[in-house]
Amino acid sequence: MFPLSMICLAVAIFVLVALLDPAGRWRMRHLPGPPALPFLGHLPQVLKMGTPTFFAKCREIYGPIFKVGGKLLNRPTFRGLMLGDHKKMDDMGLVLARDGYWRLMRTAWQPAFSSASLAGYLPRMAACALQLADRMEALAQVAGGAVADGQHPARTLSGYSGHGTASIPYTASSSRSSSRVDLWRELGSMTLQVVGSTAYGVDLHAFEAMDEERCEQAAAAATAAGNGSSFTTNHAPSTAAQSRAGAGGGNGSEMFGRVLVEACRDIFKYSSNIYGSKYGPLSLLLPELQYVMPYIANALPDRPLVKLLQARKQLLESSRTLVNSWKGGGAASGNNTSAKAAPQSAAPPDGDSSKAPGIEPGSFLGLILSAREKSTGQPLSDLSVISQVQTFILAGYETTANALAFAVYNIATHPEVESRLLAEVDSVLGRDRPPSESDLPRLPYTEAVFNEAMRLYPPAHATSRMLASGPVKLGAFSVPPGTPIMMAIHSSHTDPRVWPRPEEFIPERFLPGDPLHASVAARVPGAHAPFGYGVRMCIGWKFAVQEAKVALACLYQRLRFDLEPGQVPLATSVGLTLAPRDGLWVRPMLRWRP
Ligand code: HEM
Repeated sequence: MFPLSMICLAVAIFVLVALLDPAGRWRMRHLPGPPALPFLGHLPQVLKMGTPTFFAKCREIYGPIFKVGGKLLNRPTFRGLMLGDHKKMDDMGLVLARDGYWRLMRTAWQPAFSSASLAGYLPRMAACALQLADRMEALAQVAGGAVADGQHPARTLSGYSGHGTASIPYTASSSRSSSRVDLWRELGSMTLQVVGSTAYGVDLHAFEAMDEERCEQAAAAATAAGNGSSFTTNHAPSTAAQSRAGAGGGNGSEMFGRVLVEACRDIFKYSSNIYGSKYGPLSLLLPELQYVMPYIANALPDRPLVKLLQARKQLLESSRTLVNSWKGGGAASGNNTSAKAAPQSAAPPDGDSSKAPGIEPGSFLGLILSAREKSTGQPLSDLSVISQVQTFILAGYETTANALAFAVYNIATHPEVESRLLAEVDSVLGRDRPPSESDLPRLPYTEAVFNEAMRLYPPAHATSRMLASGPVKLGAFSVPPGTPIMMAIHSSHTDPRVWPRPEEFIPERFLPGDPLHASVAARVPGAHAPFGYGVRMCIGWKFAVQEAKVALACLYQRLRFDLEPGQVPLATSVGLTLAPRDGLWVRPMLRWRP
């Protein structure tokens, strides 16, 4: 028997070696990089300035290739806290799938993003964008907006959305301030509506869900202030929605939408560095405990983790409902209007067989359910199908909403950009015609604005790979196999060695023919990579660009947005995505007298 002191000494040496990671340091000794503290690595810098800024600083000092402490790299934080089905689903969804299974999934997803499919989605995307434009127009009218003679009667958005809750105004105060709106959240509702209708053929009622929640919050605030007694104040929205959905209260499809909308929002919120669980940074600090940390966290969850787990459960159940509804051919979860998918056999609309086949809008599930394991010919497991449903919802929601919010922010702070954008939208679409397929190539400046916004504010600010084999030459450096590699998208988007005037918002740099375009595009292919790079590049990138162009065109055709004071520069937060920290508060202004 070893004496206890020997065992303690052995454990201490093991922990020390694990924490100091001398082998890893030795293998990477030839790479430049900031000195790392023995136990903390670079965590203090990252917590202080945020990962994108920290990487940009490293790039300034050490050049485009640098090493950072292993604790920052490829160490799952919130995902790493999941157990059971949630963990399995994370690993099975297309974003994190690996090897042969990833290839199978990527192939299964592909037809949903073919040109033919995208063309089919266009009217639905336009319908969602017009819904948002209508809402913003109503708000502009509430405040008088650009309508100088004030001839429009005030309307509340909750009344407008048909919920019969018109007694609660859209925001607490009246007159001019009643037109303030967090456009980021509105855009988030729009992108969820788009996912619901294009992928699943379901109206998620995302706008109504948001209005209803605001009403509840306003009522709760009023109750707390002592001037309202009919509302409770102590339940979180998701719990409230959940209990009413379970009790069968309200319209079934609206409740389904609301639960799903809140779940998605909470997943992003409670995975952020600001609102997230303290177990997140702790897992970064102690990656050596990655196998036990999820058990500790789940046994002793803090409030943000409880909220995150609740939201994940809701999303899982909503995804399962969608799958069951599709399998049953019913419309249990909403007004599922889509035809059954005929994914593999759908003929291209113009009969050109060289084009990838398209799928019917709303039939993403049919596509996934028709996928077969190559070796066995078996369909995917239920959990695998549900993972793809969840992945499409999450991947299609916040990234695009953030990118659009950043675009609106930059347009509002650059009048010359706004003028050129409005001129393009007016000349192509006029005042009220939504964009059609043939209009999209005629909106190059609109696309350039979106691209430039994603250059300065890439919603996915970094992506990573694991070097399976090697060594691989990266610039002047040889990198050994097994090394996790991170592509610091934000940092490379602002590298002055690549981008002239990197900090300035100049959409023209994305217009072929412009001198700024030539200086980058010809010299550094792939310099602009908001959707990543290579075989694992974002599968939804064309979907997102189309959706964004349609949204910007539909909004700016009728409106402009004045930024509320105190938002320049815009505060951002980093979690699963780079997002506006406190939303994007604007006043919608009508462009035309109705
Ligand atoms: C502006 C919006 C979006 C941005 C900025 C964005 C960005 C990204 C990035 C950076 C990656 C990682 C790529 C890499 O590692 O090289 C990615 C992957 C992915 N994105 Fe997007 N994305 C957006 C919209 C969408 C949409 C609308 C969908 C629709 C479902 C989607 C689905 C996915 C999926 C499934 C993957 C994983 C692909 C794979 O690993 O094979 N994304 N996205």
